Order: sequence, then C-alpha cells, then structure tokens
Amino acid sequence: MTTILDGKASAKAWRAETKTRVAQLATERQIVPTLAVVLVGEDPASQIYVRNKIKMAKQVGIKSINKTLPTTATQEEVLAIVAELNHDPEVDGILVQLPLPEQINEEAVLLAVDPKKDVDGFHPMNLGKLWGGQPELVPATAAGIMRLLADYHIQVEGKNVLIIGRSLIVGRPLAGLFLAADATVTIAHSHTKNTLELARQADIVVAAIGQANFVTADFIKPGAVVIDVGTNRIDGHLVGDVEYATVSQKAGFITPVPGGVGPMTIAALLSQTTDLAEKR
Ligand SMILES: NC(=O)C1=CN([C@@H]2O[C@H](COP(=O)(O)OP(=O)(O)OC[C@H]3O[C@@H](n4cnc5c(N)ncnc54)[C@H](OP(=O)(O)O)[C@@H]3O)[C@@H](O)[C@H]2O)C=CC1
Ligand SMILES: Nc1nc(=O)c2c([nH]1)NC[C@@H]1CN(c3ccc(C(=O)N[C@@H](CCC(=O)O)C(=O)O)cc3)C=[N+]21
Repeated sequence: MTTILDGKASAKAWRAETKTRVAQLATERQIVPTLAVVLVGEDPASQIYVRNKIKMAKQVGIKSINKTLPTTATQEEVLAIVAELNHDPEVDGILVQLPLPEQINEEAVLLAVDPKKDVDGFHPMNLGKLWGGQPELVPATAAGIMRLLADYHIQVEGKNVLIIGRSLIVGRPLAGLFLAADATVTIAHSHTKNTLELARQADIVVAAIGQANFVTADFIKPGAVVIDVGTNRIDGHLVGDVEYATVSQKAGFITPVPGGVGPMTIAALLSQTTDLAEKR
C-alpha cells in the first residue's frame, strides 16, 4: 500500500498556523507581514507560483507587493527595484523569481538582496549558513519538503537520499537540509553516469529535473519514499518528473503533482515571511 503524501492538506494546516501568528502580529504590534515578489519575464512555472502565492498570502493576511518587469528589462532596472525594496522598512521578505532572462546576471541580482530580507534563502550568505550546518533562511521548496516528511513521521536520519538535480532553487539547498538532518546524501545531475543504480539503492528519491516522467518504476526500491518536485506543463496539464501511475505501485510514499511539493513551497514561504516580520 502506497501512502500519498498530501501536500495540499499539510500545507493547509501549516498556513493555519501562520495565519494565527499573523493575527497576533496585527493585534499586539500592528505589523502586517509583507512579501515583495520580483517577476521578470514570463517563465510558466514562475507564473503558476506567483499566482498561487498571491492568493495564499491574502488568505493568511500577508501583504503582497508585486513588481513585474518585461522579458526585455535591463540588469539596472532589476537592481534598482531590489534596492528600493531593501530600503523599504515595510517590506519583510524579498523574492526574485528564477530563472531570470539571459541578459540579466542572476548572481549579481541575488547578491543585491539584503540577506536579512532574503526570504528565499538564495543569498550566498544564507546558502553558506545552510551548508555550514546552521540553516537560517532556507529556500522554500527544500523547507516545504522537510516539513512534509516530518508531518508523515518519515525518519530521515541515517537514510540514503538521492536528489536528482543540483539547482540553486531545489537540489543544492535540499541536500544541505538532508545533511543537517543526518541523512546520507547523493546528488545526481546531467553528468551523472549511474543515476538509475543510485536511485535503486535510495530510501528517499527526490526528482527535481524538469523532465516529465523521467523517473520510472525501474528507478525505485520497493517501499521507497518518492518526492516529485517537477512542474511540467504538458498539453495544458501539470505533470511531475515522476511517472506517477507506475511508480505509485512500487513506492511506499509518494507526492502527487499537483498537490504535493508545490503547495508546501508556498506554505514555507509564508511561514518564513512571518518569521521575518516577527523579527522587525
Ligand atoms: N513545486 C515546486 O515548488 C517547485 C518546482 N520546480 C520545478 O522543478 C523542476 C526543476 O526545477 P529547477 O531545479 O529549477 O530546474 P533546473 O533546470 O535549474 O535544474 C535541473 C537539474 O536537473 C539536472 N538534470 C537534467 N537532466 C538530467 C538527467 N538526465 N539526469 C540527471 N539530472 C539531470 C540538471 O543537471 P545540470 O546541473 O548538470 O544541468 C539540473 O541540475 C522544474 O520542473 C521546476 O518547474 C522548481 C522549484 C519549485
Ligand atoms: N525564486 C524562486 N523561488 C521558487 O521557489 C521558484 C522560482 N523562483 N521559480 C519557479 C519555481 C516553480 N515554483 C513553484 C512553486 C509552487 C507551485 C505550485 O503551487 N504548484 C501547485 C500548482 C497548482 C496549479 O495547477 O495551479 C501544485 O503543485 O499543486 C509550482 C511551482 C517555485 N519556484
């Protein structure tokens, strides 16, 4: 029997906790947690994220500020907006949607975000803290995945974890969190020669690749935990990186897409924005 890791339900419970904290900030300190989102261009996964994020923020009482720029925006324009948000005392968290269009230097933009407002945890200082074993501001997808595992009482300590994908948004920070939680972590990427063999030995497999149905039942040890981060649009449908129909027959636990990691990402972001507002 496979247990479906219901990210939608878990995220709902987490948002309810956040909502209580937001209400407390309003009554006790007249503070409204505020999240600023910078979106440059029209990346489809980013558009899904931004749309859901705005809706959920509203639901818990967090104020959203949206800065949307065309695909043709210059680096100076993006940096000017980041500087403005850094200096705005009402803004608790700043999130720059990735990927950025190619004319913009991603590293320079992420470095420009005030590390104290870096709600996405992408600033080198926050990534350094995470890799140093002292996580503070943690990328939302990674934080959301760890919370989902905890909600289902899935033990991480001593487990063999394979993360497929090494992006700044998902693979790298998640590896840092699993390591901090005492798992044995392997990261596979496009140069890895034996991803299939590595996956077959893993107790927990995380797919963060961006290719529909990449992970098939062949990859999975019976009873393993499968976390599907992929958000691929195929003929107007959202599908993950895992071939759900077959893998769900073999796995012990699996996240669906939609309704798995996505909602947890948003819940994590709202919780972390509230953490920052509490520190004002
Ligand atoms: N649900 C959510 O909350 C979120 C969902 N996503 C989704 O997750 C997916 C991944 O996103 P993101 O991490 O940003 O993607 P990136 O494109 O930045 O990274 C993809 C990673 O997959 C690796 N990869 C590509 N092909 C293979 C292969 N054949 N074997 C092993 N590894 C491979 C790449 O390796 P290399 O480094 O060598 O190129 C890279 O590290 C996307 O579908 C995205 O939309 C992303 C963030 C949050
Ligand atoms: N700086 C930055 N941080 C990110 O975390 C980031 C990013 N940039 N760029 C884009 C990717 C993608 N991403 C998603 C988050 C939630 C859903 C989500 O809510 N998914 C719902 C979709 C439901 C629907 O269909 O609307 C679900 O899976 O159930 C999707 C995608 C975050 N990313």
